[in-house]
Amino acid sequence: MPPENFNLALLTLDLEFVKKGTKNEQIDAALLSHQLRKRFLNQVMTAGQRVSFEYHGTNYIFTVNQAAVEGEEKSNNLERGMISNDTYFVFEASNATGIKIVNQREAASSNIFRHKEFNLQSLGIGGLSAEFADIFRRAFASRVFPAHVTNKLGIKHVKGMLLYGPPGTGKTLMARQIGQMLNGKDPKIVNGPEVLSKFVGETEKNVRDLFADAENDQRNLGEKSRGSTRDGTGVHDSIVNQLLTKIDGVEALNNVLLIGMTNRKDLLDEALLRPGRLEVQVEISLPDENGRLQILQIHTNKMKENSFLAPDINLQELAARTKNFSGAELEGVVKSAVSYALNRQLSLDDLTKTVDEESIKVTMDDFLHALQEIIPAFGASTDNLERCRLNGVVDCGERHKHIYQRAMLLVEQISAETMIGLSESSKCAQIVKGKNMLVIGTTSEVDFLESLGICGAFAVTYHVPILRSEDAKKVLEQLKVFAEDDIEAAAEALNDMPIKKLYMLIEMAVQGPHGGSAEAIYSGKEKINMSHFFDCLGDIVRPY
Ligand SMILES: Nc1ncnc2c1ncn2[C@@H]1O[C@H](COP(=O)(O)OP(=O)(O)OP(=O)(O)O)[C@@H](O)[C@H]1O
Repeated sequence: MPPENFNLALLTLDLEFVKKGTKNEQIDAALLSHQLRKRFLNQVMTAGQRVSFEYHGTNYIFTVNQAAVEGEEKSNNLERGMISNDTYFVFEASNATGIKIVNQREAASSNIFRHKEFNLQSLGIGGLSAEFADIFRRAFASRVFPAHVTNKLGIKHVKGMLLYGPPGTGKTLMARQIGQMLNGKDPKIVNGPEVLSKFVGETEKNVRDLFADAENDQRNLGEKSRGSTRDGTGVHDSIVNQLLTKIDGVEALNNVLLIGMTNRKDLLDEALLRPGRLEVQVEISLPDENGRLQILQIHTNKMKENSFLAPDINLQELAARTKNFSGAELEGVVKSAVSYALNRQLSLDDLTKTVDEESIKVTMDDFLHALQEIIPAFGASTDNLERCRLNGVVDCGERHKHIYQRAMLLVEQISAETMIGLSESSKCAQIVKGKNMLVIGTTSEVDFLESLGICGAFAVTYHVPILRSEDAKKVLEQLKVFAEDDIEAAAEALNDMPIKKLYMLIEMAVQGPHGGSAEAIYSGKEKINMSHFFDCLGDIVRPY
């Protein structure tokens, strides 16, 4: 049995012809490394050892100059180790031998990736290039370099990574595609509940089994588990322990990358997130407009190629109109739009009628209908917000303006983008970390909140005053529903009136004594009848 850590990180070989001085030859280091690794995989090499081999019909001899084992740059005195898939070959040949080594640098990067370059769009991932760059830098950059370089730097590869964020934002997609890009076995993707079992010890065994394949083949990109691992019952503690043992314990795995995914990072056991475990944590949040455009392009690409998209489709506009949509929801929008287009071709009276494939066209209208159908699960409820500001922001005089300006200053310092889609508890977790967040509370019962001690939780408290006559006058001037001569009298009567009640009163007054005059008044053809206005005012109970 070879001892642990016996794999060679670096093997420096002196090359010469068996028959010296016979010819000149140029040797590609990358190709020769590949050949030698294949031929001598798992064989032990010792410094000073001479081995002959044939390459492209010529016989060569190599002499082992240096044999450095992984983890120990200047290893034991023996300078001996086993050739593994990660062993990096350096070839040397003196001029006198007639051998010229080329491409040594090419061989310097490891072959962990299947392709030479990445194009996220062609991998079907939209809007996550910044996140991908982050993931690449943290988890893969070190792996691209051969083991002897990382040894010299004295670093260990990242073993675990956590992708977290709202549902449907492409976490699984990203993990799957990373797996596809790497040389190694396909990633194993497991959902949390799949490993849980009602039988004692069975769950831990499932976790161990998960890792068994990876242990057998250390070159795997590893596993991914999902879901929360802490439910407060303590039952899951043993699962966490099992996971921890597998990630960093005695049975630590070398070339396995564990990718965890969750919507609830706040529920994860802190121990899992420590350096050496799921140490790289990347937030995958809802896509911005540009990301949404990319995702829409990805999911409509095929129909575009096959001319099923009507020329009026404007993906840019759709991206602008789909604020707060996740990648999965955008895919849902595309599916729904297609269903409208397909349905047009069908008749419920005769479903056997032949379909004219050529005339299937997905139009912008189909997409607009789809937008009514698919509602994003996260983000601010814009409908509710709009309902609050049906009349826009009306100038209510200096005192209100002052508060408005102060509040806007606070709003400008905060960006809501990073919070969209997070659960309440995640938002709270972010506050702890010092991120900015603005909570605006409104109440008409400030004394009550004070007595509960809630007011102290807010940094600033603004008293929004009720309208005085001069404020009401400003509002009425803007609303243009009173005759100019009546404004003064109406404003006088509206002293000390909260603006919500003022609007309700005006709503009643514009109906007129017999109802139905609202349209004429709002269009400016008529004005509010003052005696009716005073009647309505009499019906309203004032708070003060
Ligand atoms: N950024 C994206 N680019 C392209 N397609 C996306 C993107 N995000 C999501 N999708 C689409 O939505 C599907 C579901 O996404 P995925 O399963 O990766 O989400 P998830 O973040 O893992 O969600 P959950 O946390 O709910 O499991 C993907 O298979 C893909 O079709």
